[in-house]
Amino acid sequence: MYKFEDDSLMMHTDLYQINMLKTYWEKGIDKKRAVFEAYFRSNPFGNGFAIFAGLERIIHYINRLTFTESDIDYLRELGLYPDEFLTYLKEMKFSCSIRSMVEGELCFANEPLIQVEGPLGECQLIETALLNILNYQTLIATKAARIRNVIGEGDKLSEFGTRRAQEMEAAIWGTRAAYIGGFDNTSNVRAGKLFGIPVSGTHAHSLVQAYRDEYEAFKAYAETHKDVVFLVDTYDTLRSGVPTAIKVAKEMGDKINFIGVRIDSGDMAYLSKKIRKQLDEAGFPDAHIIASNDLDELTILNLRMQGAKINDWGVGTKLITAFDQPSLGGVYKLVSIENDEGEMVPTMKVSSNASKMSTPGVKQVWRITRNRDGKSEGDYVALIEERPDQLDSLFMFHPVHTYINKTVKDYTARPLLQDIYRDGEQVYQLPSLLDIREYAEQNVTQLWDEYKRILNPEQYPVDLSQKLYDNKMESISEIRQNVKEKAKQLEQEEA
Ligand SMILES: Nc1ncnc2c1ncn2[C@@H]1O[C@H](COP(=O)(O)OP(=O)(O)OP(=O)(O)O)[C@@H](O)[C@H]1O
Ligand SMILES: O=P(O)(O)OC[C@H]1O[C@H](OP(=O)(O)OP(=O)(O)O)[C@H](O)[C@@H]1O
Ligand SMILES: O=C(O)c1cccnc1
Repeated sequence: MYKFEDDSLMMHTDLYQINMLKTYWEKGIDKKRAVFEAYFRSNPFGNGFAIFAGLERIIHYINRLTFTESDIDYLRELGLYPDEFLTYLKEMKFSCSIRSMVEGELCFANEPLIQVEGPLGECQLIETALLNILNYQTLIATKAARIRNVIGEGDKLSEFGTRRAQEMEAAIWGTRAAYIGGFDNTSNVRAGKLFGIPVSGTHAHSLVQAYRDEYEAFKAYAETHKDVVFLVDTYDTLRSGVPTAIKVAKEMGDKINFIGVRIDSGDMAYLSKKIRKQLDEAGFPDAHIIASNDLDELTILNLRMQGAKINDWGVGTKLITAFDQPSLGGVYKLVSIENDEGEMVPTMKVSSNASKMSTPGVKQVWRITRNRDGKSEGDYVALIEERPDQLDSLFMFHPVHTYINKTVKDYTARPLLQDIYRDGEQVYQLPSLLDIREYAEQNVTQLWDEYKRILNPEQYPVDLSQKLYDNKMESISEIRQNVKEKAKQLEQEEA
């Protein structure tokens, strides 16, 4: 099927990364020390926070990061690179240090999520895959958290998205991210097998159509399963679907565990209320009503508002494709580079668009919480050597509107970027998926409600330390001054 053997993820990168590496190598700066940081510029879906996901997959990727024979054969065939460079690639061994937030951590716009430090060439090479993974998984975990948020704790949330996902890998890792964000189970059996996510399933309209008769179909299904949910909307939900389900449930009695019915079309508020009445009157007050059909957090909220009697929710397309915002927009920027004297110097990208301006310097993100009740005060992004955890009071100010500020006392400062790799060696032990999911849930609980509402939430403070802020301002004026001088020089050369 493939032109070359698919035995590595090394080529899962943009050509320009390899092109830059060639420049760095030929010019002898590939081993210069560099630090890159990944972050996104605005919280997805207008949400008040995002849930970080993707680290496990990133570790999986990094641990297999070598150019295989087939990678080299392919690159040779491209005819872009000399043999010496290909030999250099073949011998390359990942030696960077990586600090990262852990999965299930709440994260916000404009704070580093992952930091990669090491030889410039290596740091550069992994940009594409890192962003590919974290952008998608963080997006889906966040979408899932929004859906969980409107549903609350009681109802079951099932992930149904595989058939509509952007191909197979997205279905699998999206399902895992959805589980982290608060879904209870998935219809995807492979995700169950690989990650231990609970699986669940009802049946489709085709089962009813195959028997061409609802009674025959339900009966057959009930005779071949213990736990039973009937899909009741193939012909006429209220006049035939539900009455037939009730009839079969009564006939089968204790032989089955009649979980309930699923509806997949029509006015689900109206139908669910009527169905609830039918089930209750038939003596099945505990039978659940499960709804699916293009659901998302807004439809669910609306159905709730209408008093819909739905207990469980199946959500597919709009979750797995992040329907209303298909990309997180995370970026990976160089923040520090070794100069000719061997010192690390901060670097930034200046832009006329303020939101595209990166913050120079190697950072740590500190989550500041009040000791009184454990509630969050905001995040404090500081230079890596700063220790806000050792101060008695912390001055926090808005990174743009600096007159918005506060002094926090009696607080705990928790560093969010943890050591994952040191000089190429993995030092972080992956937690279980269930622990990650519980960690995310606990983090969401600790957040003020104002940041949690799904519409127009308050902006969670992500502040810069005074040093970081001053460095940024200094870098901006230095760069501006440099540009001015260079422009003048160019003008003079032309004249
Ligand atoms: N009471 C309701 N209030 C708001 N939205 C609803 C309500 N009932 C259903 N919906 C939503 O309205 C949309 C209806 O979509 P659509 O017209 O495709 O479905 P349908 O005609 O009922 O069924 P089918 O999928 O078989 O075409 C779905 O997104 C569904 O979740
Ligand atoms: O609507 P989603 O959130 O994506 O959930 C998954 C959908 O997949 C199934 O439908 P099916 O593939 O039979 O399509 P249909 O219901 O749209 O006809 C199921 O009945 C849900 O409607
Ligand atoms: O189990 C279900 O009901 C299911 C699974 C996938 C997609 N739609 C429905």
